[in-house]
Order: sequence, then C-alpha cells, then structure tokens
Amino acid sequence: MPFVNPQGKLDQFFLLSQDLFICIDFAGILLNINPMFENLLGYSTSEWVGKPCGKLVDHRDIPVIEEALSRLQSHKKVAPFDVRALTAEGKVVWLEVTAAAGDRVIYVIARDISRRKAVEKQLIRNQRLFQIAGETALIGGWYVDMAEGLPIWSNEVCRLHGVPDGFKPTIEEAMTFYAPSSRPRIREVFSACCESGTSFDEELEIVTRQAVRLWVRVIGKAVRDELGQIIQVQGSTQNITERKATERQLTLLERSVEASTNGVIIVDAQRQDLPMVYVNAAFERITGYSRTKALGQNCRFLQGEETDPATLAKLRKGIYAQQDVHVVIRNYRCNGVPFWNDLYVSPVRDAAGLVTHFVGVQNDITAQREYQAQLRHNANHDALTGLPNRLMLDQRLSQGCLLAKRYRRYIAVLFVDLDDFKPINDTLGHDVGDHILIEVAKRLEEELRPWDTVARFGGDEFIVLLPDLAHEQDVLQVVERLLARLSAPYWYRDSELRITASMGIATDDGTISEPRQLIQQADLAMYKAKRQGRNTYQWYTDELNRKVTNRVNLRHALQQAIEQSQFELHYQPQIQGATGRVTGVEALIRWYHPERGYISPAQFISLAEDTGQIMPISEWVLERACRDAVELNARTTMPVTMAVNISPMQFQRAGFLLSIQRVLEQTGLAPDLLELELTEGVLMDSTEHAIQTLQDLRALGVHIALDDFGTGFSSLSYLKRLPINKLKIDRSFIRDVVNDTRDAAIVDGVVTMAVKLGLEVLIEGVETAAQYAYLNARYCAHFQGFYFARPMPMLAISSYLNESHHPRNDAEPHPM
Ligand SMILES: Nc1nc2c(ncn2[C@@H]2O[C@@H]3COP(=O)(O)O[C@H]4[C@@H](O)[C@H](n5cnc6c(=O)[nH]c(N)nc65)O[C@@H]4COP(=O)(O)O[C@H]3[C@H]2O)c(=O)[nH]1
Repeated sequence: MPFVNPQGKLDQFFLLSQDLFICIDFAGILLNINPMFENLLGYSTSEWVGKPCGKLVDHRDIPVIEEALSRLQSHKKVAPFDVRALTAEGKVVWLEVTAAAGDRVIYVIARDISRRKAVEKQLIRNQRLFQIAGETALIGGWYVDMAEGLPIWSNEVCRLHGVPDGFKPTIEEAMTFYAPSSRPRIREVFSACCESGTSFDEELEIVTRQAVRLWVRVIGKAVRDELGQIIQVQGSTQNITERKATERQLTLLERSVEASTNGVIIVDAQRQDLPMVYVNAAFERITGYSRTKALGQNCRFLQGEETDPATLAKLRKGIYAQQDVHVVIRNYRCNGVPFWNDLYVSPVRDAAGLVTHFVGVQNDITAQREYQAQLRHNANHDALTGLPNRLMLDQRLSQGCLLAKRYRRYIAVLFVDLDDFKPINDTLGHDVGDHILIEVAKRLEEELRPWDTVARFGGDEFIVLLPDLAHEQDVLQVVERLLARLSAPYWYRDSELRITASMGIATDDGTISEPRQLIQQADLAMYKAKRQGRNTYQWYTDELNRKVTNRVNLRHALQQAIEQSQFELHYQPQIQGATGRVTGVEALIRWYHPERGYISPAQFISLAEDTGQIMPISEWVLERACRDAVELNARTTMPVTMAVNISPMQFQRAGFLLSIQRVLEQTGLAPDLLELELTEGVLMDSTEHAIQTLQDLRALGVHIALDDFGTGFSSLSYLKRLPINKLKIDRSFIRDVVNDTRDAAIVDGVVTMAVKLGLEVLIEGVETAAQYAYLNARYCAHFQGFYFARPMPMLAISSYLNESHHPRNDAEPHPM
C-alpha cells in the first residue's frame, strides 16, 4: 500500500485517525488521503489521488459538495455537513464532513456517521409509527413537569381538544376543557397523582374548542426521581366517544332484552353441549329457574314427558343446520307444571360468518293455547251438557265406521229421544229441563265404555255410538240398560220427576259409504219406537226405510204440487134424510200428479201436516171452496152449505180466525154457508184455546162440525162444552150397521146423545140402499156417501145440485 509521506509531528494523527483526513485543491482534486480512507471505503489511496472528490460521493449529494466547494473557493466558512460516500463494494457510508480552506489547499475531515444515521432513521421511523398509532387509536400523550407546572400535549392531544398542534395550555386551561360534570373528577384524580402519586384511569367527557362533546379515557401516572420525589405526571388521553356510543347502545340493547316480556336465551354455539350463557328476567319468570341454575346448562332440562319428539327433532335439525327455526314446544317450569313455549331460535354469526351463538326467544303461550283449546272444545261440544256436539259426532262416527271395518266389528248408532220432554220443559221451566238434560247426559256416559260416544244431537235428542260390538245383537243389552237407567226417577229440589226415552237402533259393519245415514236410520227407528208406545226401542229395517223414502219423495212432489197448483177440489153432496134435499157439499181435495195421476188425500194430508206444507194447501182449499160455494149458491134456489176440512195445524195457528174472516169477506160467502169440519184430535190438544176459537167462529156465524166422531177418545163431558153444530158419525160404524148390532147400538147411542145435546147429525159412508133405508127410517139426520154420490168436480156438482133441487117425481135421493 503506498504511504503518503507524513509531515511534521501531527503526521501520527493523520495516520492513526479513525476519521478520514483529506486534502483537496480548490478544484476539488484529491491531493492527500489518510489510511482510514482505504479502511473505510475499501479503495486504494494511490488510485484516488489526483481524482475529483465529487466522484466519491453519492450522486444525490453532489450539489452539497459543489455548494461547499464554491464557498471554500471564496474563502467562506462552511458548516459541517453530511454526505453519502460510496464504498468500493457499492455500499453507502454516511460521512459528517468538516472542511476549511488553507492557503493553497482545503482540509477535510470526514467521520463515519453511518451508525448514528441508522439510529436516527430508526428513531424517525419509530416516531412515525408512534404517531400513526396515536392517530389511529386516537391516543395522545401528555406530561406535566412539576417544576414548570405546564402541561405538554402531543399533537394528537391537541387535535382531540380541537386546538392547533403545539398548543400549550396552563393546567387550569386544560381543566376547563373537561365538561362540567367531569371537571371535579379530573381535578381530584390529577391532584392526587401530583401529591401522592396515585395513578388514575378515568373515562370523562371533554368539550372541544368547537363545542363538540367527546368521551375520553385519561390515564395518568407519576414519575419520580431517584429520591422518590414526584417530578412529572405523564399520561395519555384517548378518544373513546365511539366506543362509549357503542357501549350505550349495547346497554340499551341489554336493558331492552332484560325488560322484554319474552324469554331470551343465548347459548354458546362453540362449546360442547351448547350451554346457556345468558337468560333474561322473563326466562326466569316463565320457567321459574334462576339464572344461576340455568346458566351453563343445555336447555334440555326444560323438556319433559309431554314434549313431542317430532317437535324436538325439528328444533335439533334447525340448530344442526344453523338455520332459523320456529317451534311450539311443550316445556316444563321449575315446579313441574308444563307450559307451551312458542320458541324462535336463530344462529348468531361473527364477522367471518361463523356461528358463535344461538339466540332463543320464547313466549309462554299456554293461556292462548288453553283459550284456543276451549274454543275448539266449545266448537265441538254442547255448552249445556259438555257432550260432543253434532260436529264432533260426525268425526267420531266416521272413525267408528273405520274401526269397525278394520277390526271386523259392528258399529251401532242409538238415537235417544226423551219422551214428553217438551211439556216438562214448558210447564216446569227451563231450569228443570236443563237439569234433566244434564242428568240424562251423565247417566248415558256412566253406562257406556270409554271408547263409546254420547253426543247431544238436538234439544232432547242424544246419539250414542257403540263402535266396537262383536255381534249386532250385543247392542240390545246396552239399549235395555240405558232405557232402565234413564227411566229411573230424577230429582230436582226434592221433587221427583219421571221421564223415559225412546230409542232407535241402526247397526252396520262399518262398510256403509255414508256413515251419517246410520243416524237417519236410527232416527226413523226411534220414531217408530215413539209410535209404539214410548220407553221402548226399535231396530231400523229396510221396510221402514222404504216407507220413509216414499215419504221423502212424496214431500218433494208435494212441494212441486203447491208451486205448480196441481190441486183440485171435488165436492160430495150431503143429503137431508127427511126431505132428500142436498143441503150441503163437502170439499175434498184432489191432487192431480202429472205422472202418477190422482193421489188420494189420505196419502198426502198427514205428510203435509208433518211438514207444515198443509198451511199453503189449506189456505188454497178454503179460498177455492168459498168461491165455489158462492157460485153454487148463485145457481141453486136452496142454500147449500160448504163443508171444509180444517187441519189441526191450521186451526191452532194464531190468526186462524182472522183468515176465516178475511176469506169470507174476499169471497162474499155468507158465514152460515161455511161449515168447518174439525176432528176430535184438533180440539183435544189445547182445550181452552180451542173452545175460545170455536166460540169466536160461532160468533161469526160459521158452522162447526165434529168430523170422524167415534174414532177418537173424546169424553162426553168435554163434548158438551164444545160450541159445535154438528156431529159427523164416522163411516166405520156404518159399514155393518144393518147386520152388526153393536155398530147399530153405537150409532143409536151417538144419535140419541147428539139430539139431546141439540146437535145435528150427519152419517158418513152410506154406500147402500139398505144402509140408507135402515138409518133414514130411524134417525132424523143428514147423510153422505157413495150411495148418493161420489165426490165430483165443480161442474158436475153444479149440475148435480140443479137436478136434485128439481127432483124427479119419487123425491128420493138417487145414487150417481
Ligand atoms: N169408503 C167410503 N168412503 C167415502 C164414502 N163417502 C165418502 N167417502 C170418502 O170419505 C172421505 C170423507 O172425508 P173425511 O172423512 O173428512 O176424510 C178426508 C179428510 O180427512 C182429508 N181431506 C180431504 N180433503 C181435505 C182438505 O181439503 N183438507 C184437509 N185438511 N183434509 C182433507 O182426507 C180424507 C180422505 O178424503 P177422501 O179420500 O176424499 O175421502 C173422503 C170421501 O171420498 C163412502 O160411502 N164410502
């Protein structure tokens, strides 16, 4: 290595120095370099002597070198400066350069400051990072030297307070930034820290210079010197406004959840067996379990015997699939009482979508369910007796048929109707009636097996279903047992009441296509039982069915007849025996059916009575007969009475009297030419009312005849009170009157009695000359019968009357 010749005593420094010693001329050419040059930069010194010093420097620092050189050339001073030199390996070495101009040369000392530069760089980087952290976390630092008593704020703290960077408040000024509510606290904790070194960590409110309220977390601690004296209080201030808002919201949420009337449960989805980590107060109230008991457990402790496995499976499936799930589940309270839990469960996901929890919202809907059940019960049960009603009966009947079919058994339907319940109800009152119905329901239920059904079908009608009979005949034991039980005395407020029932039975093997038909069949059979004397039963038969079907068909046809006016009136003459003169005619209805021809009134009148269709028919008959009577009387010289049959229903209707009055007025028929024929049955029913109506009719001038006399059971004492004009002796006594002395005796008795009571007598059903001769010889009466004439249409009776009122010579009435 070539050595530069040392000069004078200072040469040793030149050689040994850890700094670079360089001499350059005023043009910047290297003249002399110490050995450190080679050590530091890795170049050989000889190479570089005579070369411009600028070549050593990183191109970025060349302007610095040029500037310094220019100043030195002008013999100006140059302050030490830093440049980057490049080593032989291409690395950068930071040099602190001190240069001074001599007479002919420039002396340069350059010191390697690369390590310092690296530390500085690191420091700057750290400062920057600290600043970033402060800005990001909204934390600023501050300190107060005890000696000076002035707070020093970092830029972030300045920013927080809304003041420019470098703002230097007094302690008092710094305090005034705190909101009035927070001020006493910061004073207290700051003083305590200054005086006794107590650290503080407070969340307080400040008001920025722009009057914005912010929440800050202020942390402070004392710094002591080696003697333990507090020399400084330092700390940080962090803006936590957002966190506070979030916290407030969370608190609000928590309070809301706590206050909710719904039970809320949160379970940890990440832990084994999904333990509950939160339950609210409503959960405690609903279940009776305290938080301490519930937390940490799986919800399954709420389940019990009646918890439906299917519902449970649905709930588990939803949880397993991490989906929302809604169930109504039977749960149990702490005291073992079950309740209906309307439960919604939803997964709660974290930001990454992972299910961390499940939240369950539960509602105790037991009361609601019970109410619904009550409604359902009410819809299916009779309010008075609590028995199933018709609706439920239908379901049970269908089920019963299915069971009978499946297990090859028989189903029996009993139609139970109480005998004479209406009079009890009407006369003794509804309380008594209700009491009996409840008692009947109870007795029926007690006599039956649990799988049998008793339903209330109507007022005093009950249906019993026996869906499990081995043999059809088995039903009879039950029926007899029920009849006996129902006929046992009933007690109401110490009074004994007696009532019986009539029952109709229908059975089937379950294959019937329309189970309701069994009820109809049992109903038919029950009616038959009623007709057979009550407190008995009847079995449904096909024959019964046929009759009923005919009746149903007839009823439909009758309705059409009413609507299409298919009726006519025929008239049968009534003859006065003494004179042979026709004194009246009886109007007899004829139904001309377009397909079936004439249908006898004997076939349809009683049906029309049952169905109520008799009313429109009767009105028509009355009016037609009155009009025809007016016409007939207009054509004859002698008055002719019009006898019209009055049905019981017609007679009992309120307004009957009025309807007679009206028809007389409308047709102009003289009242004494109208004779109303009533049967004994009509008058038997409501005696007082009937007698009053008869008296009113008589007052109108209308005649009354008691029809079919002798066939009923009217008492003679009763007969004497009736304001009637005429008795019509039933034709059943006439048929054999000539030969049968008993019939003759009856006719004799009735006629004698009638005459004694001042009543006229009409003998019906005279068919032969012998009968007529026999009767006419004995009694002063009127006669009617085929012997004289059959009922005939209007035209025919009109000419018949003409003829009879201009009799032929023998003056005897003649058969047609
Ligand atoms: N065997 C026999 N029968 C005789 C003789 N003379 C008359 N008859 C029949 O005896 C019935 C007399 O009428 P009824 O006893 O009031 O009996 C009537 C009456 O109860 C009822 N009826 C007829 N028309 C009406 C009506 O317009 N209104 C009401 N409510 N019932 C009526 O129908 C019943 C039957 O009427 P019809 O079939 O017309 O039968 C009539 C008549 O044709 C006879 O010598 N021998």
